[in-house]
Amino acid sequence: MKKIGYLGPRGTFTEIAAKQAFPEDELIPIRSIPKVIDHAFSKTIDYAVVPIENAIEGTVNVTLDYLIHQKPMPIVASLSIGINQHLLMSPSKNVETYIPRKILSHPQAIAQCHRYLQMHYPEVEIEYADSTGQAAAWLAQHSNEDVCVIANEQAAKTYGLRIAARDIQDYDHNQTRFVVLSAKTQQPITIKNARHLGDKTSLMITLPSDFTGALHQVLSAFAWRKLNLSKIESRPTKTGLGNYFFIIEVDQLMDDVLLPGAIAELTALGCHVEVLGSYPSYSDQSVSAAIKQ
Ligand SMILES: O=C(O)C(=O)C[C@]1(C(=O)O)C=C[C@@H](O)C=C1
Repeated sequence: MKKIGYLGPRGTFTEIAAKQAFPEDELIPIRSIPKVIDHAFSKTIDYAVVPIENAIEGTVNVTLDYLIHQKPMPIVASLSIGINQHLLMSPSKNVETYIPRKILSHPQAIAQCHRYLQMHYPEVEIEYADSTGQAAAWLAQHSNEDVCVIANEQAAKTYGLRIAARDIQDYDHNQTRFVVLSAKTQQPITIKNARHLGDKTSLMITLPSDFTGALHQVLSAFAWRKLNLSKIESRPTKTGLGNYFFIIEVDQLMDDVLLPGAIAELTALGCHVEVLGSYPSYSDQSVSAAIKQ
């Protein structure tokens, strides 16, 4: 049985993703994203599961930055799951009349429900927690406090909280993509019971200096080889204002010819290229649901 670290405590969205990816292994909740990554890096766990990107809010910067700048490790799979946020309250409060003094949740969850909160609770104080599960666990232990939390249905069940309002995220098709990381193996993992969307190779590319047409040249190394890109994003190098590198996702696994050729061409241009992982990409959506679309 493998040891799987995930952003805990029980009842987080990351737990749902970790359970789907590793239904038969030992799941270990860890309090923060950097700590999950630290455990994988020091090999006290076999795999880490952490969120990397949300359909409404974009990149989970803490994951990407910590992975790149502090503890580099290969991505061995990615899994997207549907995200439904609910407003949870203590069962002792009256759903019809209760107005909390404060709403507590993870910053991504708060941001995903921004419009709802503005419309229904414009005056209520917002406070951030390390995860939606942690917010729910706190409320369960402080049921007399005048607080509601935003979390998922599993958290409501785990911590005995009442769902005051369902599906309060601002957009229906809310999804978060999680990555599976390992310092022990680069071998991609297969996730059964999930839909295989395709394969990806993620690259981190630092340009030599700010010269005219640099990004164009980088992109053309992929374009003329007909390597399809599904994402390009710039992130600060943290070495000074205006210094950026690019994260590029190519829609295929590392091969023997095309991707090594593109990387060699970029290196010859003076770029620094690192492979962040070459891995299968999955979605929790069932195959039959996908066919119906
Ligand atoms: O707080 C949780 O439940 C998490 O698993 C973290 C997280 C995130 O960081 O994006 C995961 C999915 C949702 O987008 C909201 C929060």
